[in-house]
Amino acid sequence: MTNEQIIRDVYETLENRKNNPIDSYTSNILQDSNKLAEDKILEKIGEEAAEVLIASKNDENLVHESADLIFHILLLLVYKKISLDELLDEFQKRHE
Ligand SMILES: N=c1c2ncn([C@@H]3O[C@H](COP(=O)(O)OP(=O)(O)OP(=O)(O)O)[C@@H](O)[C@H]3O)c2ncn1[C@@H]1O[C@H](COP(=O)(O)O)[C@@H](O)[C@H]1O
Repeated sequence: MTNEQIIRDVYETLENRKNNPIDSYTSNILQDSNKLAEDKILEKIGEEAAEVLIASKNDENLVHESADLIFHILLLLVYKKISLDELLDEFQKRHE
């Protein structure tokens, strides 16, 4: 799989975890009801954003922490039913 395909593949895996739950971190969060899933994901985004700041300041683990943050944003998009193409289209528009 190329680097370009990986984000799409992860996004599709997360959609699959939502629609066909298994016993996993992402499935368990996505199955929560009453907006608990959204709150949990948002909390993780806040934590991971803070970890990115610390990683940058310390020049340590920035790639790892950036991946954690981006991953949790993808999880939020899946939860909110916002397609990956919608996000990519937004980048495309800004790049023209
Ligand atoms: N990319 C990720 C990914 N990044 C982070 N995480 C999880 O997010 C959780 C919370 O992160 P934390 O920072 O709190 O975790 P931590 O244990 O403190 O560790 P650090 O990462 O900070 O060192 C951890 O359990 C991580 O494993 C991820 N879990 C899943 N994925 C992708 O999602 C797919 C589906 O995942 P599962 O449903 O778990 O199979 C996987 O195939 C992966 O492609």
